[in-house]
Amino acid sequence: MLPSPLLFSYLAAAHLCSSDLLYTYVVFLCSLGLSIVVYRLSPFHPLAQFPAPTIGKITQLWTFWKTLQGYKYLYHKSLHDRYGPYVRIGPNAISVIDAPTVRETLSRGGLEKGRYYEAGRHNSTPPPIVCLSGTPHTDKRRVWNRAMTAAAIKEYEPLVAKRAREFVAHLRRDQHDSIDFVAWVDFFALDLMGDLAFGGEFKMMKDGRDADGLGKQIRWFVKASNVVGQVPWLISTLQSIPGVDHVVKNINSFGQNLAKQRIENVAVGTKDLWYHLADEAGIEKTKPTLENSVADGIVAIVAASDTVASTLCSFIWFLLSHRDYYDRLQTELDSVIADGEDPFDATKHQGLNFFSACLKETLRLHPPLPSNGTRQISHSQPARIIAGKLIPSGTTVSTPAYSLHRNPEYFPDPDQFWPERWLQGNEPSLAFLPFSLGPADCVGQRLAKREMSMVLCILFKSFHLEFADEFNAEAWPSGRRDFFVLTRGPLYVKMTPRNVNTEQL
Ligand code: HEM
Repeated sequence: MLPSPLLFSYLAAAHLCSSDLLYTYVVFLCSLGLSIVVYRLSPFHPLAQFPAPTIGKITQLWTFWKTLQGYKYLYHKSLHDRYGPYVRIGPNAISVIDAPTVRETLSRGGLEKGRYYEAGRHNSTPPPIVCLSGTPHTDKRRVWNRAMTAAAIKEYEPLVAKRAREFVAHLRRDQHDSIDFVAWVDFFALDLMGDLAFGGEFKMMKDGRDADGLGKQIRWFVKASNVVGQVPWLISTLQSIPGVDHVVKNINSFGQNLAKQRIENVAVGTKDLWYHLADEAGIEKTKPTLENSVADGIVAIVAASDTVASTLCSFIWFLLSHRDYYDRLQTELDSVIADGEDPFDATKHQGLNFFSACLKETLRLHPPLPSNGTRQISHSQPARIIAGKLIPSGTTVSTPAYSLHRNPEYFPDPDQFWPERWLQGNEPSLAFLPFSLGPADCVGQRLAKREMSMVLCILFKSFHLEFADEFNAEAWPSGRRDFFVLTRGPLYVKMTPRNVNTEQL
């Protein structure tokens, strides 16, 4: 675009003075900008068929602003409420909450990850699984799939149980009338992923604090990647800003040190997550390099800690806000797992139907990734017809779980916490996608569900929970922000040990 005015200026230089030149240049840029705006607003634009707010047709900047504030999920929901299941949210971007189209977009044969994901990768490190698509993604996913089979997760259970017991023991020791559940759940989730991914001890529960500021660094990194991902053409420029560079390198060298400790301190053949990610069994034709395994180990911590912690906090908030459901859940739990029995017994957990309904309803209303990542038809690919709509090349497609899960077409009374909707035998599963779908869905969902069941069961067996006095529970959801993973403010809870002999659990 710019060579034209430069050329024009050069040719005109002989005849025009500098103020004329400047004027000519400004006029050129204004007419160029105006013609782009007119084209984007016109019925000739390939996305003109989709309803949109005027600002969305013209620029991506408004979404960028909402992303920066952490309100993207609410903004997109308001657009869907106004315009329906298909909305043009940027000049070359649409958002869809029509379940068949969402499924077709995400499923195998649908669209690939877009340029958005490049923001999560720095050129000083090998790309982790989240930043890959196509064959490199398939190769990496094979390794991850092995780490997440039922048999592999069975091997992780003793570590999960150990940390869940420690979590409860700390809460019991520190029990008082007001404990910040969010902080403790964060410590638990990070400690556990440190064990699983690097055989490491973050010791956050032991110290009662995040001494290295790891949680903060992770959140900063995810937030920055999410914001930068909105403007893919700026990714390499923004990544070269010294502060950004610093955080990525810090996290990476932290991972390198943990990997070294894992290799030195953990017995060969111990089947933790690292064992699979580093392919210690030697199954792959080409063994991943240490840097590659470190990158995936870091992703494991990032992907698994905040998502699980966010769900656990929302679960507690919903149950404490609905005492009738709380009592029903407690009754079910006490009848399925009698006092003194193993609270982690997977066979017994299968009989916890109401508990499972409450967990699904929590993930429906507060999906930890409310906007999900995006998919894209790259400029080099031809246009695609998806669910009968022509989607031109270059288009980015969002499938936001938060708006999809509150689409009244699939979920009657969508804003209501109503676990019974999952008990009626007609699960509205078509539109329930907290773990996404298809070849790049959440590879860790089986682990997440097992971990959450284990820790919640021991928690409810051990304590009677209420909101702390004077805690403004109603305001808690409004403190959540969409920085790719939902962040949350403190959740003050009063925990009273129950009469059961929980010391033995
Ligand atoms: C409640 C907990 C969790 C939720 C709701 C969740 C949700 C998701 C979603 C929606 C995606 C797709 C993101 C996208 O398309 O942009 C994803 C991807 C992923 N998740 Fe999870 N997740 C959870 C826990 C976990 C756990 C425990 C792990 C274990 C390490 C994990 C590892 C991953 C990885 C590695 C990916 C990338 C997969 C790929 O690109 O093939 N997640 N997760």
